Formats: sequence, structure tokens, C-alpha cells
Amino acid sequence: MASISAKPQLFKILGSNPSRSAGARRPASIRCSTSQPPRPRRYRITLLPGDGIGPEVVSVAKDVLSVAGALEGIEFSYSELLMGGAAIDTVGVPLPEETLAKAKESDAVLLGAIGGYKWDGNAKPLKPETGLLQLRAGLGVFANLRPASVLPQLVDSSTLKKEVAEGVDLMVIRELTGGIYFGEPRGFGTNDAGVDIGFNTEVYSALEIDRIARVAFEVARKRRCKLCSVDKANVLEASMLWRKRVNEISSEFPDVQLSHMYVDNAAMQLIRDPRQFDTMVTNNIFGDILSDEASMLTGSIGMLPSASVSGSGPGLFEPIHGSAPDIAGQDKANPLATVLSVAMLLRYGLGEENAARRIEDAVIETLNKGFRTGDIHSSGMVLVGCKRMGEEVLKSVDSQKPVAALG
Ligand SMILES: NC(=O)C1=CN([C@@H]2O[C@H](COP(=O)(O)OP(=O)(O)OC[C@H]3O[C@@H](n4cnc5c(N)ncnc54)[C@H](O)[C@@H]3O)[C@@H](O)[C@H]2O)C=CC1
Ligand SMILES: CC(C)CC(=O)C(=O)O
Ligand SMILES: [Mg+2]
Repeated sequence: MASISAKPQLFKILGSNPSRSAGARRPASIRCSTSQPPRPRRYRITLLPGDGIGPEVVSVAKDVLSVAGALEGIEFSYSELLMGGAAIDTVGVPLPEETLAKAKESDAVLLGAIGGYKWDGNAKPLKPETGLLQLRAGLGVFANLRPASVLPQLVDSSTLKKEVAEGVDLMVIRELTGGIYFGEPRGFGTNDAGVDIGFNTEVYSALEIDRIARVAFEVARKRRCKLCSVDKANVLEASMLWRKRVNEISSEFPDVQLSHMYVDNAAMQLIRDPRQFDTMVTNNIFGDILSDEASMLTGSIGMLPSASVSGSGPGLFEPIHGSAPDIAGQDKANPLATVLSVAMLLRYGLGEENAARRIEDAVIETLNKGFRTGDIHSSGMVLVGCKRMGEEVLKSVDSQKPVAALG
């Protein structure tokens, strides 16, 4: 099925600011302008459930996407494809050619998670994680947006004191297709003394830094105009170039206040005083680590969504967590990170702000009703599993009136 939507360009993708547009609905002039029902918008979604809790959370998120979309006159067609350990077991590689080809043809890609104990000992080309890196590189999605907001409903789930955690609203922009996860040379060998070594290389080109810096400045501009670039420029040459280029690009954004911080300090400051941060930009590995750390400000890694975009072609949307093999298959996973990832898919991938907001509103309503999975549970709340949490979110989406009917 062909999509009738134009692919949003990056400037348009970044033009929407979820934290600033709370409660926003389509303007009345658009809502009531025609007596004919609008033609449904149709999008092709690639689903990559993956491994562990991936299929559990993707199943919930898919249902939420379909229902929220239907309320906004959007139709989806889904192609479910193999990825990660599931693909290794079935066809022998972690990212089958067909999966990447179909993903590229679609309007957006939703990934659950990949990996697990079963494949931990595999050689690098046959690791699920290698497939994930190939997917990100294959789609060219270099800009990974990882928002972390402490919701008032979950402030007591944070391991930090309430007075430290409350009000946190930050966005980590992680460079996703460069740096040490991709750098050459890498491998195993022996040193001059004949001792085994393993090595990787952190490489960044000025072009890679410039493009992620521009995305970060644009995002910061739509938020509180504060950007903190995180690096290790006191030690690493790649970080020295990073800092130089970010300073250079900052001249294009004089309205954005830029600061720099070493990554070790940033890790500490995130716990000491997280509200000092608004938008953070950093390299692949530091962003991976700092966003997991930021997730605990919000109560659980099970709450954090992400969007990976390039400005052309389909975006990749996934929770920031992994396949959680320790709880897989037990209906214990929190599906909200994936549900919020489909909200990001609608907003940043398809430009469907109203449907995105419906989903975010439904998540808030579900939390307001007291439903909690184990990772965010606290006394007095209703403990539910992954499926039930999904059903409750669906009820909240369903209970919303179509936008066309809103006064
Ligand atoms: N994007 C991806 O697909 C990623 C895959 N991985 C892979 O996942 C596997 C497990 O990695 P870990 O380091 O254990 O990280 P993880 O994120 O899978 O789990 C860390 C901890 O958080 C919990 N957790 C994670 N997601 C949760 C959710 N939705 N609800 C409730 N609890 C949740 C887990 O139970 C576990 O205790 C590995 O094979 C790793 O390589 C890790 C990170 C990202
Ligand atoms: C395979 C890893 C790079 C995945 C991960 O930890 C992440 O993207 O957050
Ligand atoms: Mg990670």
C-alpha cells in the first residue's frame, strides 16, 4: 500500500515540541473546515519485535498505534520481519537482507529489542547486537532522540529524592551511526609481549559531528534554548574535534546557550542536579550510557522511548531498554517505553501530532488511574502485567473522542 504522506524533512520533524505542546489539538479551523470525512492517511509500518520482551511490548504498542490512528483517520499496514536472535535462529544472520529492504521501503520502523543469553557467545557477525548496528547504519538514522521526563505520577518511583527528581525534563541527543561502535580498526590480537588484546576505535569526522550538532541545536531551540555538549575532550582526540566542531556550529545558533561538560562530570551531575540540563548532545557510547542513567531519574528504563531519524527515509523507533531476558516471557515487562515510542513514531516519523498526543494523554490517564507494572510499582498502586497495562492504555485511548468531534 502506498503512503500518501510526504516524508517530513528534518526541520519539520524537529518543529514539534512535545513538552511545549501539552494538550494541543488540531486548530478548530482545520477541525471543522469540511463536511466530508477526510481521506484516511495510510502508512506502512515495519515491525521488528526481536527477542526477549521485544515481542511482548511491540504487540501492545502496535494495538495502541492502530486504535489511536483510527481515531485520527489514519490506517496502518504492518509487515512483521525477523531481526536479532530470532533471525539468527531462523535464517542464520541477525539482519536478513529482506528485513532491511522492507524497512527501507516503509514509512517507519518499530523495533522491540534484540539480544539474549543464548547468543552472547556468538562471533561478532552473528550477534543480535551486530544486526541492530547494521539496521541503524542501513537506515542512516544518525540522530537518536531520547527524552527523559519525570512525570509527577512517577516521582516516587525514582530512586532519587523527590526534591531532586521532580520537574526533570531533558532530551539526550545521541549520535547513533558513528563513534566506537562502528570505528575501524577493531578486533582481537596480541601485543608485543604476546598477551591477548581486544581493541576498538573511536572515530568521528567533522561531517558527522556537524550534522548531529545541528540537530541538537534545532532541538534545543524548540525547548529551553540550552544545549550541553558532553565529551571527553581532555583525553580523546575524537572528543577534541567534537568540541571544536560543536563550537563552530554554535555560531549558526546564537540564541542557544551552549555549554560543554566532560562525560564523567555529566554522569555525576545527572544525579546531583538533573534539572540543570535541558538538551544534551553526545557521541554514540556516552549517549548510550547517559540515557540509561537518565532513565532512572524517571523511575524506570521501562518508561523511556526513543526516535532515530535522518531527515530522509523512514525513522527507527524503539524503547531505550534491551530485551530484558531476566523477565522475558513472564508478562512482567513495562510496555510504556514502546507505547511512547509509537507516539514518537507518529510525531517525528509521520508528522501526526494529534495521534501522538492521544497516546501520550492515554499513558498519563492510565498512570493517573494507578496502574503500574512491577518496575514502577509503589504502595497503593494497582500492580499489573504487560498485557493488562496495554489493555488499560487502550481503554484510555478509546475513551477519547475523535478530534473531529471535540468542541
Ligand atoms: N536496543 C536493543 O535492542 C538493546 C538490546 N540490548 C540487549 O538486551 C540484552 C539484555 O541487556 P541488559 O544489559 O540486561 O539491559 P536491559 O535493558 O535488557 O535490562 C536491564 C534491566 O532493566 C530491566 N528492564 C528493561 N526493560 C524493562 C521493561 N520494559 N520493563 C521492566 N523492566 C525492564 C530488565 O529486567 C533488567 O533488570 C542484551 O543481550 C543486550 O545486548 C541492550 C540494550 C538495548
Ligand atoms: C547494542 C547496543 C548498542 C544497544 C544499546 O544499548 C542501545 O542502543 O541503547
Ligand atoms: Mg543502551
